[in-house]
Amino acid sequence: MFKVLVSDPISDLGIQKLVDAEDVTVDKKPGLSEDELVAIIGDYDALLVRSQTRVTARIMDAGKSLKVVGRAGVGVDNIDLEAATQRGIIVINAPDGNTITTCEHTFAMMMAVARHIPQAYLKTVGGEWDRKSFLGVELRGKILGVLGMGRIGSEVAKRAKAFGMEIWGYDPFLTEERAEKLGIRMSSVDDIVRNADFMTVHTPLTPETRHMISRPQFEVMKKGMRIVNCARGGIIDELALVEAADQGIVAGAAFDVFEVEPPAADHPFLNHPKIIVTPHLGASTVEAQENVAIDVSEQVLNILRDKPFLNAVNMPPIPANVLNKLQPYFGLGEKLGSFVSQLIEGAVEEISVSYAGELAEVDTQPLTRYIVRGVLSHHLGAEQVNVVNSLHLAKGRHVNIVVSNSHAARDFTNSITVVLRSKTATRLVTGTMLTGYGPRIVQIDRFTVDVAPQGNLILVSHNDKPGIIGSVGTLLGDNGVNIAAMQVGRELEGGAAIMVLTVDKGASKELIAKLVELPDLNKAKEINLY
Ligand SMILES: NC(=O)C1=CN([C@@H]2O[C@H](COP(=O)(O)OP(=O)(O)OC[C@H]3O[C@@H](n4cnc5c(N)ncnc54)[C@H](O)[C@@H]3O)[C@@H](O)[C@H]2O)C=CC1
Ligand SMILES: O=C(O)C(=O)COP(=O)(O)O
Repeated sequence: MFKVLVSDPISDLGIQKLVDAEDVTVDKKPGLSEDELVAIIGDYDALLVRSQTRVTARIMDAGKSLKVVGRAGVGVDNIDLEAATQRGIIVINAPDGNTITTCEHTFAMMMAVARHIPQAYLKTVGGEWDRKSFLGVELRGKILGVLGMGRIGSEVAKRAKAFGMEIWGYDPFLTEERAEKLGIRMSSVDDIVRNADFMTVHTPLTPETRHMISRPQFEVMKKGMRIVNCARGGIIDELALVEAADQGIVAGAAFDVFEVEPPAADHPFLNHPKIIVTPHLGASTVEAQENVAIDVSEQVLNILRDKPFLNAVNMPPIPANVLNKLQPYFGLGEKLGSFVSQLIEGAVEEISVSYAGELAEVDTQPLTRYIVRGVLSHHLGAEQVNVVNSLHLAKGRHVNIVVSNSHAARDFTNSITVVLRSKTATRLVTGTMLTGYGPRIVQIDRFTVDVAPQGNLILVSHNDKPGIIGSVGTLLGDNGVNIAAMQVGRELEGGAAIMVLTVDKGASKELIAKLVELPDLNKAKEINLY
């Protein structure tokens, strides 16, 4: 039974799928301190959070069974990603579910700051009928600078056009083509700051975006600028903004996010006549909360059940078309890695993977992660190694990983060859997906075979002599080990050969030792492929 802890307020409806899952129990405990989380996290396989819970290295160290941290939202700056990667904990987010909601909040804030709505509201409910203090401005005809043209920034740009605004966008990944399609002008931070009437930021908080709008930008800013931040506190330097507002450079600002949340009671934004605030409400709609909770729950379930998953933050994203192509090979890749790692003697120094045929046409890095996981988990334990940390762990152990592609697959439409090298040995295995038959091992070292990579296998190397198959079968049978399938591979008649036996239950060490004593039998090795 998997245990999931929900430590922030997350939509009940959204996590219903997790609650209903027969192999999962869900505990909801919002508002725990770091110490309280450290005390209980050891019981859990998954942790679901929003932006309040700070998922620290200490919490992850205590989370001995923790496989995944699911963020029901976009920003993962509250999660120590480096620590998660090192510990093989997958971090996923729900990047699409709150885009429109946050975009709409940005508009609510932009309109509110343009028309002084919160300030006017306060006076009106306080009994004053003050119409002259709140002269606003129109959005129509104004230049809106959008810093960060990702999901939310692009939606803001689309809607701003309907208000008759001229949009200038800046994003290091914005192409002329996309800008043209969106009907916006490609710009720079400097141009936006000098020319825009409104400015809104939609970037993540990174070392590069931290204080990207600070004193030097306020010094050259167009007088009367109105600024919205519904992205992350710290993108705009808070103190510099207050100065600029006091100097009349900034006419108004609307902030949903703060450098420290919640802000201290004496934070200069609170009670500033030109600055309006909301308590990080950008994603807080019924719809968005349901969306992100559904998305994150589905992926957490996939991870717990060891199925392919989307939206991992601490490993490179896999485009859907690539995932569709690679997904059928993940199991085979891992089994090949595991198989060959059970053959090799000595510490593995190099894992060399060759992809052939249709596999050579896509980015196979995600598949390589599964293969390396298969290789390493035999020694490090399946619990320790997963697709997030497998490459990282290999590097830490100075295992060199070499990947090559060849467009022509010898006899198959696709194949994966994994070669392991140690100081004293080199071992090879090749596998393929046979249409209609599934995964197959088709080569072991220099021998051609046809073996389903599953269950208990016994690999025997022997001299190709009459009677040897019978004597192996008799010995196993006498010891109660039933043979489900057998494959023999040989180079030349009477030469070196191998035998791969699929047996219904594992053979004991003693039995394997007895096998080796049979005449003309050189080596026998049990291989477990579960
Ligand atoms: N207030 C709230 O409740 C919410 C806040 N957010 C925040 O909004 C922000 C944007 O979210 P999305 O649009 O979903 O993310 P996204 O990843 O789709 O877009 C971010 C964009 O910022 C761009 N960018 C990165 N560095 C930049 C730089 N130095 N200058 C200009 N652009 C840069 C990226 O290229 C990317 O296109 C994130 O910080 C997210 O955490 C998201 C949802 C709710
Ligand atoms: O998704 C994001 O990045 C957000 O900032 C939303 O945060 P929240 O889930 O509302 O705490």
